Amino acid sequence: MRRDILEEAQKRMEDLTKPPRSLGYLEEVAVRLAAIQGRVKPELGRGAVVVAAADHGVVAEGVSAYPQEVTRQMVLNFLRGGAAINQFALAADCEVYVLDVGVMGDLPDHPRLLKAKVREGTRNLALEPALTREEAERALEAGRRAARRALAEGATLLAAGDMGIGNTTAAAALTAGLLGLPPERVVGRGTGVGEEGLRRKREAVGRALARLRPGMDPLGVAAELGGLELIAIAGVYLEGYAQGVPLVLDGFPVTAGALLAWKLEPGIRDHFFAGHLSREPGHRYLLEALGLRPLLDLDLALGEGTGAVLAMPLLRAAARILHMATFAEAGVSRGG
Ligand SMILES: Cc1cc2ncn([C@H]3O[C@H](COP(=O)(O)O)[C@@H](O)[C@H]3O)c2cc1C
Ligand SMILES: O=C(O)c1cccnc1
Repeated sequence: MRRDILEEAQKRMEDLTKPPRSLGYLEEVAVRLAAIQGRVKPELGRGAVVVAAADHGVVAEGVSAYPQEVTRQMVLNFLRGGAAINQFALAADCEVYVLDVGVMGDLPDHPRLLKAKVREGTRNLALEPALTREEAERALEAGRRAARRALAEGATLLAAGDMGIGNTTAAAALTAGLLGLPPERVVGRGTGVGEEGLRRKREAVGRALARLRPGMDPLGVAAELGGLELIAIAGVYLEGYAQGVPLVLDGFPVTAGALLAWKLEPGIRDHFFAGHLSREPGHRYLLEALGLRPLLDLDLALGEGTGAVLAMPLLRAAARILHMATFAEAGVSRGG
């Protein structure tokens, strides 16, 4: 991010044909996009979303309203274009890539499916470490590779999505583990578990957190808790940051992955844009910790990258603000 361009864009913003601050938060977005792209008049083209998919051993605790096989079935649905993310991506000029980092069962070859299975699901985080450190490192690298592909194929802004039955439990554990919050604050209903399911989720998260030791590094914490797709999401964002593109966050699981990326690379925050605020209660703690304001608040609780992709047209519009005419250029009188 270029500080000199940030200041130059801020100055230009004051000269554009509108009352000061009348475009609200979008002005801040525009200026930050300028600084990220290193030009006072930023432009965003095609987007890409990498939907990282993997299974979770913790489903054995009864923490999801849906059976585990839905993860694989939804990946097939993504590849056929039948999921919410496919439809939103069509509406938002965004390419969808699916990354298998740990789905149970085989998947067919497909041009948009990146095969990087580390193992078939995590171990049950309520009982034992979800992953070894080596597995966590491989998941991170798989995410980086997926982002490299998306960027090589022309993406100018990058989002991540998640698919993994049980992953709101892993995301709650990761959020609590990295932010030092109690399970009650960050455990929510996910796909819609009842009171009993909610209790089992808190219990599972509490047991996993009890294994954490002071001084563990962020990737060590992530290996303990999982999941594979959450760590891959951190990798997607780390690569996007390394390549200098704006990064759009989605809901709770994706933002938990983004939190891990931030713990590994604090500068990445400058590139983050929060697509939306999820209904999942832990999400607000993540956005608060990251210091991010969500662009949308639509009561979404789906994942897949849907909230991130919905925000892409808004980010493009924000970039266009800096292409407006100035008062001098347009011959419009300034106020007092
Ligand atoms: C049909 C279907 C499509 C989805 N797309 C995303 N998720 C979302 O729900 C899951 C997390 O919720 P939990 O922790 O309660 O299992 C993840 O796979 C997430 O991406 C879906 C869930 C279902 C059932
Ligand atoms: O916040 C999300 O993205 C979310 C919420 C519930 C289930 N899956 C994802």
